[in-house]
Amino acid sequence: MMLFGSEILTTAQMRAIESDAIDSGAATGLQLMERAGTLAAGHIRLANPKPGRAVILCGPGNNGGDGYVVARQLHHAGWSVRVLGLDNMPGPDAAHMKALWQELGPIHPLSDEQLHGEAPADIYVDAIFGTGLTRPADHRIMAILKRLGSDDPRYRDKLYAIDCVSGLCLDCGAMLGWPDDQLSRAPHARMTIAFDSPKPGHLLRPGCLLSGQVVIADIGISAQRRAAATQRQPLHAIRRPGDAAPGLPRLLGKSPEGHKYRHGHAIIVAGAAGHGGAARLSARAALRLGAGLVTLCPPQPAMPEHAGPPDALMRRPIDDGAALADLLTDGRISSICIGPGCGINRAAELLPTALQTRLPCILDADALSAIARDDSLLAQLHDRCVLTPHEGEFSRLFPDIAARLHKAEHQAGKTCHSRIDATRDASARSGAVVLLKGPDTVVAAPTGECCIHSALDVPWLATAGSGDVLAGMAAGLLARAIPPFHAAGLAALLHAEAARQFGPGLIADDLPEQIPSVLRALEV
Ligand SMILES: NC(=O)C1=CN([C@@H]2O[C@H](COP(=O)(O)OP(=O)(O)OC[C@H]3O[C@@H](n4cnc5c(N)ncnc54)[C@H](OP(=O)(O)O)[C@@H]3O)[C@@H](O)[C@H]2O)[C@H](O)CC1
Ligand SMILES: [K+]
Repeated sequence: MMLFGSEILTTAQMRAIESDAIDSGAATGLQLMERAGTLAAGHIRLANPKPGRAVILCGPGNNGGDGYVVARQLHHAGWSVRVLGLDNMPGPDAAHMKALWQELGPIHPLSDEQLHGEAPADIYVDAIFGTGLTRPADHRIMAILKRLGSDDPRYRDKLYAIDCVSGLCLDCGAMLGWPDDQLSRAPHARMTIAFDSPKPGHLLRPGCLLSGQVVIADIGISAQRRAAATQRQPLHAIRRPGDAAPGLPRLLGKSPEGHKYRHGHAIIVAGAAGHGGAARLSARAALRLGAGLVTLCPPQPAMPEHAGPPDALMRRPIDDGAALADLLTDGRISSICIGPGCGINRAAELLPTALQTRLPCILDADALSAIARDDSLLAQLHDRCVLTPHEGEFSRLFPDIAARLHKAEHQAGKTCHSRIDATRDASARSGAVVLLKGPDTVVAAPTGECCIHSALDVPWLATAGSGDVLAGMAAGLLARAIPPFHAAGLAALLHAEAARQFGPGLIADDLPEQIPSVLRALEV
């Protein structure tokens, strides 16, 4: 089942597909560059229907080649175009495009002094570096990038990036040469025109925060992309429910003849008295996502705390592993959620019983802390488990993998290790689905399947209890026999959509209540 939206390609995969297209005679490199530049100019013109003044910044390679095409196309469309470029000899395709531009106008030096000495323009086009960036930009290019990212109203909200904002590593989303505390001064594009497919760097932080609206231009290599699809580990982007496959409403809908047990039974383990709110949020979310039955399982002394609504929720005390094992003999139980408000010791006590059943399991919060301090629990995980760590929990669970995420090596021009690589590594090691939470959530399965869900537009999701709702949503979907990788990805998607629909002022309690409206909008 392929449920999620556009495929994401790494830069190496993109280069291989481009080579396939050229080697097979489907297109020449020159034709691809002409298409790339022409489509980019088209998107720029769509966003700016009235011709104005454009400054095009062209780098040393093929990204610069695209820039020369953009310059020519905007010129022919009636724009007043100034080109800033380097006095180097690029590859043959870019050299050809550079020469074509030189028949129309001059190339001025690519320097900050030149840029800032130009009369103010309506738009600036960043065609300095694209997928070929190998190291941080030198100080001369840095000066230009800092200018474009400055507060000066001459540049603000006028930047169009070809393939990416220069300096961005399209494989991991890092800005090479930019310390984290200076990223606010990096160039922020209004629009990025990317080719054929999004790249990880467009979707991972900080790249996703700098890329603006990412539009994908079809340069005519989709046949080669599809032909090579089986050689790649699947990696997809989901942003909105509309990006998911058309089968989504049917998957989330309920058949008219089904009774409650056809939709599964989720067990939500709760913790000691005074900590029950988190598990109740999870339980409410599991109910709202259509689990046929949901049972909340606190220890006996905490039962009175859960007497209130929702009345649809069942309660059953669970004091120890034996009681849980007894409950789980009911073959109709189809998912378990352990973690929210559970307490680390209680999670550690109950996990072996839950894992032994091999039932689909959501492990969040205190369950993750319990696993982090006991390797034997990590060894008991299986492919129907979904771990939902935030970055701190991820670092405690997989310290060596998290340490590789540190980008110092990459800044020095060595290979990068992205959130995607880290999540995939964690999934391969644990044998479980791993959902690494954040504004750029990554979900990976032990099969290598992976998806990224960006939710940059819903900052109100960063609120207490929001993760408990996410865990409950995933538990509800798992209870309904949705496979773990898809349950995790869909939970991230529907969770963000609920927040988006509710808008500012959101608290976690609002999220489950918003689910019916999200489902209605999907025509479930
Ligand atoms: N993939 C496609 O289907 C198409 C891609 N197009 C466009 O091409 C670029 C990729 O072009 P490429 O030439 O591979 O790379 P760049 O233009 O991004 O940069 C390469 C040159 O830049 C030099 N470089 C790299 N990093 C630095 C740096 N920090 N400072 C200075 N110079 C740097 C690099 O030099 P090396 O010394 O590292 O070799 C190259 O000279 C892609 O992004 C698209 O825009 C096509 O036009 C359409 C098809
Ligand atoms: K660029």
